[in-house]
Amino acid sequence: MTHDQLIERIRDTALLHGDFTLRSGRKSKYYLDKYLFETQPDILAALGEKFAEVIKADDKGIDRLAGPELGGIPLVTAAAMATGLPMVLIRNAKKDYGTAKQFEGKLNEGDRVLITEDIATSGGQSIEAAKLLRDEMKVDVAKIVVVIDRQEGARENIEAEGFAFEALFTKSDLGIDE
Ligand SMILES: O=P(O)(O)OC[C@H]1O[C@H](OP(=O)(O)OP(=O)(O)O)[C@H](O)[C@@H]1O
Ligand SMILES: O=C(O)c1cc(=O)[nH]c(=O)[nH]1
Repeated sequence: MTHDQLIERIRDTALLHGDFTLRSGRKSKYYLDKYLFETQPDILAALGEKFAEVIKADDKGIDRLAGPELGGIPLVTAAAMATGLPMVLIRNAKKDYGTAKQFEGKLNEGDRVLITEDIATSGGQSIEAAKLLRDEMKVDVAKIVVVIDRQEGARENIEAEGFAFEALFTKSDLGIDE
C-alpha cells in the first residue's frame, strides 16, 4: 500500500463527524476511531511497516517496543512483527492479583524502548506510558511514535517532558480542516 493509499484507507475507515468528548476532556466535532482502522488487517500491516521504517532510522538502535492499552496493543504487535523486535504491553492500571504487574512482557533496565500509540491529542496518555517506563522501569524511552497527531499541542507537551515525538501522519495529512 502506498503512503497516499494508507492515508485514504485510514480516513475512509475511521473519520467520524459529530459531537465528541475526548480523553483530555476537550470537545471535538470530529473523531478518529482508532479501533475502526486498527481492526482492518491491511491497514494494520501497513502501519507495522511504517513503524518499522521509523525504528530502522533510529541511529542508536531500539531494543524493544512498548504499546499502551488498549489502542497501542495492536500497533505494537504489528510493529514487532514487522521488525522482529520484542515488545511489552502496558496496562492502564496494575493488576491487583496474580503477577500484579502494570506491564506484560520482559524489560531490562537500560533498554532503549520505542512507544507506539494511536492518536495524540494533548499527549497525556503517551506521557503517562513514557513516564512509567522511564521513572519506574528505568528504561531509556527513545521515542513516542503515534499514528496520528491531531496537532493540538501533543508534540509540545511530550517534548516539554523530555521525550522525543514523531507522528506517522498529522490531521493536516488526512485533509481534516475542522
Ligand atoms: O493525547 P491524549 O489527550 O492523551 O488523548 C489521546 C488518547 O486518548 C485515546 O485513548 P482512550 O482514552 O480512548 O483509551 P483506549 O486506548 O484505552 O481506548 C487515544 O487512544 C489516545 O491514546
Ligand atoms: O483525544 C482523544 O481521546 C481521541 C481523539 C480521536 O480523534 N480519536 C481517539 O480515539 N481519541
